[in-house]
Amino acid sequence: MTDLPTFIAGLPKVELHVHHVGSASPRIVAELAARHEGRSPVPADPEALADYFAFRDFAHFIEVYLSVVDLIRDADDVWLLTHEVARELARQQVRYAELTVTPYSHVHRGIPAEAFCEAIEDARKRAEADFGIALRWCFDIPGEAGLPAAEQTLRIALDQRPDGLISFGLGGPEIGVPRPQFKPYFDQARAAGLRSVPHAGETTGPETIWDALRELGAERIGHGISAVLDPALLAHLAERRIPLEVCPTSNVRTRAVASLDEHPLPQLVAAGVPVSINSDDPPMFGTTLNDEYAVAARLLRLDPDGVAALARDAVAAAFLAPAEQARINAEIDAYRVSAAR
Ligand SMILES: O=c1[nH]cnc2c1ncn2[C@@H]1O[C@H](CO)[C@@H](O)[C@H]1O
Repeated sequence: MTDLPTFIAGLPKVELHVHHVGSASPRIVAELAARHEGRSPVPADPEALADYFAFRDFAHFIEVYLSVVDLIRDADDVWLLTHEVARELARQQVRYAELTVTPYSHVHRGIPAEAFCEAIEDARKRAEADFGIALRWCFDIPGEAGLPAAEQTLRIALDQRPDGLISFGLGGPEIGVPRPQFKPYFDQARAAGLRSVPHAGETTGPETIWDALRELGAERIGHGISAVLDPALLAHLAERRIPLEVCPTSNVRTRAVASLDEHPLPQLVAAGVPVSINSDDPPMFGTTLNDEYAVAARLLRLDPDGVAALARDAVAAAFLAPAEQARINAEIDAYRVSAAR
C-alpha cells in the first residue's frame, strides 16, 4: 500500500476553485517580471517572491494579487500563463479544472477583450492536446472594482462568449462589497446559461452566503466557510446539496482562519455539506492541490478510500456532463483498486 502523499499525487482529480493569475508559478512570475524589468514591485527571484507572498491580512493579499495582475501586459503573457497553469494542474493528475479568470482586470490594463479571450482559448485547446487536461472558464467580477467591473465582465462574457466559458463569479474582498448589488448582472449571466459561483463567507459571515444564494442564485459557493456559524444555513446547504469550494491553506494564509487546526472543514463535512477541496492561488499560498488534499486528509482523518471519495465529491460538484463525471469517477475507482495492490 503506497503512502498517502504518493497515493494523492497519482489520484485523478478535478479542481473547481483556482485562480488564473493566482496560479502563476514563481518561474512564470520571474519570466513575466523579467519581461517588464524594473517596472514592477514583484520580485523576479523565487526566494524573494516567497517573502513577497506573505500577507498581513486579506486586503494586503488583494494588493499583492493585483501587483501580479500588472505583470500580464499582453496576449502573449496571457497565453504563457494559461498554458503553464494547465501544465502544473495536469502534473497533479487534474483531468478537469474550472479556472477563474478576471477579464476586467486585464482589459482595464489595456489588453483588448477579444485578444484576451483568443489567448485563453488557444492555450486551453493546446493544453488539452499537450497535457490531456480539460479547462473551462469562470469569468469573475473583481468585487473591489464594483458595478463598472460587473457591467464590463458581463459584457465580455456575453459578447465574446469563448467556448470554454461555463460560469460567472464574484471575487475580491467581501468586506464593503455587499453581494445584492450584483443581482442584475448574475440574472443576465444565468439567463444566458452561465452557472453562478460567487465567493461568499470567506472573510465575512453567513449572511453573505445567504445573499449569494438568494440574490445571485449561487449553485456553488466559493469558500463559504463561515456557514459553520449558522446551523440553519448548514442544514440548507446539506439538504439542497449546494457545494462549498473549500481552500484550507488559502484561508490561513489570507488570515481568514487562524490555523489549519482551527479550520471549519471538519464541521462542514460533519453537517453533511458537500465540499470540494481546492488550492485557490497555490504559489501565492505556498501550496498545491495535492498539498490541499493532504491537509484535508489530516483534518478529516481520511484513509485512501476517504481521499478517493473527496475526489469523487469534487467531480459531483463540477459543471460536467454526467458521462464525463462517470468517466473520471471510473478512473478514480480504477486507480484506488490498483493502488491497493
Ligand atoms: O481567495 C480569494 N478570494 C477572493 N478573491 C480572490 C481570491 N484569490 C484570488 N482572487 C481574485 O482577486 C481578484 C481581485 O481583483 C478577484 O477578482 C479574484 O479573482
